This record gives sequence, C-alpha cells and structure tokens, in this order.
Amino acid sequence: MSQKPSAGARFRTALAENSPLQVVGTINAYSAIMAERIGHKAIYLSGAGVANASYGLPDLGMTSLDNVLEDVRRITAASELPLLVDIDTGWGGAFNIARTIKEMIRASAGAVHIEDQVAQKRCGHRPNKEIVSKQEMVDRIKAAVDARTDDDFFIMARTDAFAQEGLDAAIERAQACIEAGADGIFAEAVTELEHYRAFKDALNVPILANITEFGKTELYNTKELGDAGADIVLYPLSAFRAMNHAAENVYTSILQNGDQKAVVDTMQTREQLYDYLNYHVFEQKLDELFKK
Ligand SMILES: C[C@](O)(C(=O)O)[C@H](CC(=O)O)C(=O)O
Ligand SMILES: [Mg+2]
Repeated sequence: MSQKPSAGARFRTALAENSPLQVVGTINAYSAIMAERIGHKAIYLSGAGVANASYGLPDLGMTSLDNVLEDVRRITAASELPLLVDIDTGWGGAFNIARTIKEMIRASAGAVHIEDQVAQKRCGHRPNKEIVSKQEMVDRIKAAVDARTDDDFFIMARTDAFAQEGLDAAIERAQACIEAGADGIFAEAVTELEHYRAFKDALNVPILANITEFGKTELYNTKELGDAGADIVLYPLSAFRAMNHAAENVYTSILQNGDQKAVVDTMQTREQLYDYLNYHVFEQKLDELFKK
C-alpha cells in the first residue's frame, strides 16, 4: 500500500502546481471544509485569527504553542488541504522553536512561517514594530530547520524588517535566512509590486505576498502579484472579517427587529450546511446501524 504523502509534501505539490498559489485563511475546521470544497488548494491558520477568534485577544503575542496547535489539529482533522500555520516568533529560544516545529509536523501542518519580531510582537501592518537582530533571526531559522522530522515540511522565514530598515535590509535578512535553510520568504507589509520583484530577483526561493485587508499593502490581484514574482498569495483573515461583519448584522437585527427575518437571506441554509458536512451520509449510516 502506498503511503499518503505528508502534509509538507502536499504543500510543496500545491506550490509546484499553482503559480501563484492562493492560500486562504480558514479560521476553523468548517471554514477549511468550505475552502476545500470550493476548490482552493491550500489553507492558512492565522496567528491573529487564533488570538482574535479562539481567545478574544488582540494579535500581540499572547497566545501559546498549545493554543495554536489545538486549532491546527481541528483543521487538519477536517480537511486534506495542506495547511500553512503562523507560528509568530516560534515561542521562545532554540529548544522551544524545535518543539514548535516537531509539534506542528505531528499535528499535520504542511508549512509554517516564523518571523523576526521580538516576542512582544505586533500585527505586521501596525506601526512601531520591533525586530530582533539578523543573527537572532538566523538562529531561529537554524533551530527550526534542524528540528524538522519531515524533509518536505516547508519552513518560511517572515521578515518584518521593511518597515524600519527598508527594502535592501529586508532582502539581506531574507538572504541570510535562506542560507540558514529557510524554504521560502514572507515579505511582510511591503507596499509596492516592485518590492516583490526585488525580493524575487535577489532570492531563489518562493516569495509570499500577504494581501491582508485594511493594512499597508494594496489589494493587488493574484495575476499582477504573479507577474511581480510572488509565488504565494495569502488572504489571512478575509473570510473571518466577512463572517464577523455578517454576524454583527445578525446580532443587531435580532435585537432591533425582534426577529431575524431581515437577515435570513444573508445566511447559509441548513441544507447547504449539511451538504458541506456530508450530514446525510452520517444520518444514513445511523439508520443502517440501528434499523428499527
Ligand atoms: C498574517 C498575520 O500575521 C496573521 O496573523 O494573520 C497578520 C494579518 C493581519 O493582522 O492582517 C499580519 O500581517 O501580521
Ligand atoms: Mg500573524
């Protein structure tokens, strides 16, 4: 019997087959099921998303490895799509980072990104970020790469250096991360399409463009990002933001109108929900097993 390819191998295949590869944020297991059925090839677990949605916290480095792992396991149990996971700063020194990598592989993540912010991190699109030295970031990457228990597991270095240090310094950091074994580069919060081109021309690994809404980067189209050299286009929180807005409207409408009739049209129906979950297959099984 042939063995199923690892999540890392599946991530690499998705990357090889899609240029650029769109990676959509899936805040929970059900979202992952929807993204898969709709035809996406890779999904993302956002650090901000875990903090905001699972813990009601801001994205300021307050969640732990275990907090994120729990959501990773839920998602990888529900979907076959390769999952890219935001591991923030890796949650500590070399041994903590090593544990993070091993646990992510064990939880069937296919890829991670680890960033060069200080532990008290901020969202990449906020002002006053602080970054660690290039050497400290290189050490993080070395620890991560050394800990890999699956050669195909994809380790991406994220640099937040552009905001304070500019393009050349960010590219130089990225180069050092690649020399330390990083498989790809997440160019955080750059502002122009030419910036992706500059990363791509200087580096020989896949480049990720983070197209998060209401941030520093314009909502460039996948085609133009591909033409500018991006290999992966990330939509970390797009569906989450839309879900939140829809939920706000429902809560408001119920309170104001005394019923939900005005917002029923904005809802996924019971039938649609069940369809994604294969509900009827489960129900039939129950009928077969416990025939009266
Ligand atoms: C990608 C990101 O790291 C995330 O946690 O999803 C965030 C996204 C966001 O806050 O819009 C980031 O870019 O820092
Ligand atoms: Mg994050």
